[in-house]
Amino acid sequence: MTVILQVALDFVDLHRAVRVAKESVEGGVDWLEIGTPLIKSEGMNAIRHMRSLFPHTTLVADMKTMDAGRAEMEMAAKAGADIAVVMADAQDSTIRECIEAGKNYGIKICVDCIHDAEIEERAADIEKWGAACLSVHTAIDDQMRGKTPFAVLQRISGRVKIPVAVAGGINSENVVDAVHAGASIIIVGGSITKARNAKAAAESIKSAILENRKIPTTLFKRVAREEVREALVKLSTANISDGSHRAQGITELYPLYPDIKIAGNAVTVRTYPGDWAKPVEAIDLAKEGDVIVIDAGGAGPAVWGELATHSALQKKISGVVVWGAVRDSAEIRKLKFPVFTRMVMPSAGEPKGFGEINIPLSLSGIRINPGDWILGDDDGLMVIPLSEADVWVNHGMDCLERENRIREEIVSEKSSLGKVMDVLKWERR
Ligand SMILES: O=C([C@H](O)CO)[C@H](O)[C@H](O)COP(=O)(O)O
Repeated sequence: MTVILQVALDFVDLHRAVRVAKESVEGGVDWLEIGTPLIKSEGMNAIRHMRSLFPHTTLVADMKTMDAGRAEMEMAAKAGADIAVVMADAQDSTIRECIEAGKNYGIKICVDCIHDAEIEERAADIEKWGAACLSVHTAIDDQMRGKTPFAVLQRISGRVKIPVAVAGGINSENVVDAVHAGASIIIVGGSITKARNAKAAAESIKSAILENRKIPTTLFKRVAREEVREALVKLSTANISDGSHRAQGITELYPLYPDIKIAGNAVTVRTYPGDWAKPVEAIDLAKEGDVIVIDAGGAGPAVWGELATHSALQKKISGVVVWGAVRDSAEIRKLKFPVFTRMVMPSAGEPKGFGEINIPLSLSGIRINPGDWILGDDDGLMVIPLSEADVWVNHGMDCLERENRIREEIVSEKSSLGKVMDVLKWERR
């Protein structure tokens, strides 16, 4: 079976899409997809432009048509597409109109099952109407929740004779699974478009297909809940904030030393200024990898010091966050134990035992529930709700990957952020 590799150029700026298209073709990509974001941003001119640059390459227009099939297919065909995409969720009449228009204008029609609960029943009809391919697709928004296309792909591929495409988080590691599950058209977006070197990324995915082997990658993978920690340590607090619609972090707390990194689940403590009993008891309750978050009223005396730090290190606790004061800062720094605090001072208080452990806290207006993920670095502290951790982390990974590519474009083209991102064009009108 010949397997086609198609890169989805999911950019909003044509100049960036063109560069990745060139790199991808050099890397062995067979088909170029003018992605939906590019079509929305640049219209049919994106297809025209790509056609002029790549006269002999198959161009797929990811129109994601939901209605007015005839008109949209005509536009795509006349702009230079070879294949255009209609949604399986569209009305039967729309899909059939697309297919008929495709015949009239000489293009093929691919039907995208990004969301169609009845696709297994409808697949045979779609094939009978004359679709050229059926695409099993996990939406980017669903990928963030750890979903993949493989189970549906497996079920659909046995039901039709037309080629089955797959899209949704395909990378050099899982592409072999996609081929084994029956896909003969592999649609890859982020793993190529966000790669620092798109040519090398395309080559790697192509090799994985041709050599039928998994090529490990650390990026372009979406995590499930149990893999959150592994991914979180790769991220910065800025990635998490960007990925979660610019969520705010805890303010007014500072790292005790630079190049700090803290990541773990919160064990929360409420105590009173200087009362270090509950903080110390929390160390014994905490598990390996946890972060102790102490609300000591924002004032001194200190509730944490060197001996508490030694105890926390014995338990392999990831760090401590103190809305209050700490002391013995030089020793803590030497021990490289991550501490965020509001104040540093020499005086400690008494262990009186007021307060509670593992109750919800609110620090600088940010709520922290026991078990929530805490990520801290030189920029500050982010609190990631436990129930949404996979989504926040996956969005954060997406931001990290995008930034890697943008940095590469700025540096290699001796360009600027303004130019690469076309900031002027995207200023709010
Ligand atoms: O079609 C796509 C999506 O709906 C945005 O338009 C993507 O091209 C497709 O999901 C492939 O991208 P990755 O999931 O990043 O590989």
